[in-house]
Amino acid sequence: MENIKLNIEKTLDFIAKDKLASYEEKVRACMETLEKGTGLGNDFLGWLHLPSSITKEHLADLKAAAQTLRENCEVVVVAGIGGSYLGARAVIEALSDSFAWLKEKKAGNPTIIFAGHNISEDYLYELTTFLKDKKFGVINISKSGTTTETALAFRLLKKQCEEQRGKETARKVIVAVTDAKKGAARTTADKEGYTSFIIPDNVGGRFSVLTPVGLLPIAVAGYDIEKLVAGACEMEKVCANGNLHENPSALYAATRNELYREGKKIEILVNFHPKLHYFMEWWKQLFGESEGKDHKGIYPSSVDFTTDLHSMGQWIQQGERSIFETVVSIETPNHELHFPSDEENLDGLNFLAGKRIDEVNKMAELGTQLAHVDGGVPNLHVSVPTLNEYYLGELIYFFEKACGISGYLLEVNPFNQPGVEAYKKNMFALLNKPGYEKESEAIQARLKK
Ligand SMILES: O=P(O)(O)OC[C@H]1O[C@](O)(CO)[C@@H](O)[C@@H]1O
Repeated sequence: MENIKLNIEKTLDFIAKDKLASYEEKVRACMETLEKGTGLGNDFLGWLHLPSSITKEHLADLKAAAQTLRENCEVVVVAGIGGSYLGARAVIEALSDSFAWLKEKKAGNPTIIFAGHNISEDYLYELTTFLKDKKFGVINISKSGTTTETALAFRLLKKQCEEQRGKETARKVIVAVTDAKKGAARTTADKEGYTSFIIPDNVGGRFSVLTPVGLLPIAVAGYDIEKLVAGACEMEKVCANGNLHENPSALYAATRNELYREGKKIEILVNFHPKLHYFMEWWKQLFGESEGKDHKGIYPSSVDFTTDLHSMGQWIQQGERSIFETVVSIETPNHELHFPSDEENLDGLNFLAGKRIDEVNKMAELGTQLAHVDGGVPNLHVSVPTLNEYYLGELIYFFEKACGISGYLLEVNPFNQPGVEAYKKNMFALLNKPGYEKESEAIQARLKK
């Protein structure tokens, strides 16, 4: 079977070939540091060999829990934020019919809704109102078990589920994915007797999509988690290669780091299929939280083309030359649709008659690549044979491994996220959370100035 492929040809006018070759040694050293666990953040390397360590029994347990939710719920609310949310959403949206949520019949698949990733009163009001006449269940996902956004949504959902469906049924349709011992989500799950799954200590949130964090919701949505893991396993093998040009993760990490050194401070991840929107969001957290520290790091951003060519296209073509693009390109779409001919040809589009829509999309993709490269934007190209579980598994591991290598090339700890605490500390102080008395006083004094 083919694998995803990386092409860096369209960056070579922007970086010297010998410079890239000089990464061979550095990348090998980073890979060794990851393997030996001798680098920064080495207590969070559980993702490195995660795909190949997932057992059939573990997948069977996940599928059994998913089946219980599928049989007992029309709607399943997945509560989580950041790494406890984006991976599942990325995969589910990439695989779902774009209009599935509008269809009456869903072939036994419950509608998946996400919550716990914002504190919007309107969102939560509208969600709880929508759920009023629904047989719904909840997957409560939080590694720390204490994240405010998720905990707040879960309290509302738990109460509503118990009131609507009774305590007994609620116990059956609420599942927790959290730490083995710590945190409020664990305490509640144990006390209420919920089915629960453990997020391994050594897997950080943004690297956790192949743990129950991602696998359970994906299975509930009706997708094949065995294939997802199989794709990731394949990339685990491919990306173990110590040869820069035979290891796409290593080559991607090296190329983007060299571009960064050449002043390309922003990476734009590009798709030409809107279903990949959340995959890009997942990638942004992966690289943003991993590399954006010590006042360093490429700023990860994303666009959905061709939609955003009509909004951000101008900036990308002619704005400050501090950007490069990485295109995730789907070789063959899952459906076929031909453009019809029209006798009157009032819209002048008969030159497209008989062509597949994808042919037009691909020409837009190629035309954009050429234009952006001409405009001074280096272009990396990740080619994906087709959009399915297997190749999403490959993509996930490819980017995770690249992120580990890239973080070490940048000489940061890619596995912590100390900066995220700053807003939380202020929010707790402003809300007078017990334990934050001193901070509350200080912040109030600051606001009075
Ligand atoms: O799974 P948790 O502990 O709720 O955390 C969710 C997300 O919040 C962060 O810790 C940042 O606050 C992310 O790193 C993480 O993915």
